[in-house]
Amino acid sequence: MNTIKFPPKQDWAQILKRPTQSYNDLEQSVKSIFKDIQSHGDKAIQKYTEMFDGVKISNSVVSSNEFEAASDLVSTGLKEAIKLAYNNIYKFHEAQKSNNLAKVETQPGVICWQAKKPIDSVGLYIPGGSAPLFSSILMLAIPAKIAGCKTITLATPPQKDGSIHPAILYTAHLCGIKTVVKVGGIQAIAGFTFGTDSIPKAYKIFGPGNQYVTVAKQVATTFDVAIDMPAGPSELLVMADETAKPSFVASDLLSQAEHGKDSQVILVSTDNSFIEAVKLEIEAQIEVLPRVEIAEAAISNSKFILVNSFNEAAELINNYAPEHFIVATKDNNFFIDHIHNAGSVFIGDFTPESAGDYASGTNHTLPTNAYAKQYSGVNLDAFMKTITYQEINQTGIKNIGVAVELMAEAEGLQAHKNAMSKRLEAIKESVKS
Ligand SMILES: NC(=O)c1ccc[n+]([C@@H]2O[C@H](COP(=O)([O-])OP(=O)(O)OC[C@H]3O[C@@H](n4cnc5c(N)ncnc54)[C@H](O)[C@@H]3O)[C@@H](O)[C@H]2O)c1
Ligand SMILES: N[C@H](CO)Cc1c[nH]c[nH+]1
Ligand SMILES: [Zn+2]
Repeated sequence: MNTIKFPPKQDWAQILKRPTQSYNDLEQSVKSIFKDIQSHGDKAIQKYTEMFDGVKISNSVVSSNEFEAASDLVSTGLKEAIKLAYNNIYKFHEAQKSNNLAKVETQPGVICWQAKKPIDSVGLYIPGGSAPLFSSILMLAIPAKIAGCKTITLATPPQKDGSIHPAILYTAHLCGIKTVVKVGGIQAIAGFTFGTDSIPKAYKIFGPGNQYVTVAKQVATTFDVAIDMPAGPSELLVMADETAKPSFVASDLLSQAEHGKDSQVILVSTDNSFIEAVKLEIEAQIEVLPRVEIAEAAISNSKFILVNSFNEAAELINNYAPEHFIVATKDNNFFIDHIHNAGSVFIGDFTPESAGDYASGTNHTLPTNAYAKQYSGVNLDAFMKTITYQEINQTGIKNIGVAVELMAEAEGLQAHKNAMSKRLEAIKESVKS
């Protein structure tokens, strides 16, 4: 756990490199699995489920009996916790309904407006390789339902005995999801991409996952499918100074380190003794974690960076573009103003990142691997398309007709011009008669 002093810019890419395999590393193997599933559907999916999840499954669709049995296996306390989270996530996403869709009369007689329509068929991927992330169902199914998506299919990897973790089935049922398939990884994303006998084709695929899932989603976009964003191995950057509490910061860093060996956590600070205090706390706290081995591997990918000023910190953080950004300093507003590349921001000593992972209301499906530079996390709009409308009357044609004719002619597109000229002539004729 060495501390790096604010490095020169030319070293940032190397120092801040994510420990995951890249698109190029996995592209060929992912594409060959896609090809097989495109040709052989469920049969090929079964083969890859056996290969990667070590279980043979002949019918991957979860039955109503399985849904019912799962509910009895979830404790009342956990059900109540999931309902609390459900309500907060519902409240936050419902508030995202946009009412800024007024009709605009751009010129007299020319009316333009927009309306949002749900995406008909969506595929939701719920990770289940190393932990059953039932919280991700709330993050995806709630906005999909609010948006009004008709076909919502959930895919998640089976456990070794071929079952799905009861909390996943309970949460799916709570969210009103009827179709759950026991398929994970690349094979699930390929199933959504092409559609099979048991998996409806999705127009857009959502959800986090490991590096295989993330690259598979990127490959899916080379077919006719959209994705939310690349949401791969979890990452967290904490900016803290001497006013923060080392034990809190260490617990936050470990909370994301325990996700996977390819997770990455970073501490940036203006205070070297604070960094040392956090390191001691990490050593003490990591020992007793059940996932100590995973967390240790992730911590070994992680960085402690000493900067001279908040300005240096802001420049470095915007360059790294973390999935999650916690700020605990004497001037958090400086960072709220200056950080423009981050998936989700957590402010102050009492806003742990786990709050957003589960229950505060914000969405935890967020861009990783510096994609926060160009992508947003999942929100209500991600499940909708915006259609534009226009209606023009004869006054409107008179107002914009000649401009359209001139522009069409200048582009050399005579048929475009004709479509307008015919209307203008008809208006002239009707005035004459
Ligand atoms: N960015 C986000 O918003 C976000 C949110 C939640 C979780 N996450 C991340 O999601 C990830 C979940 O990963 P996970 O592994 O636990 O579950 P997962 O469901 O994403 O992946 C498990 C699947 O990977 C496939 N797989 C495993 N090894 C393979 C191999 N060698 N070749 C091909 N396929 C293989 C298997 O089919 C398996 O079912 C973690 O990295 C976590 O950090 C990210
Ligand atoms: N931190 C993850 C997003 O990177 C989300 C999650 C789910 N469960 C726990 N955490
Ligand atoms: Zn998490």
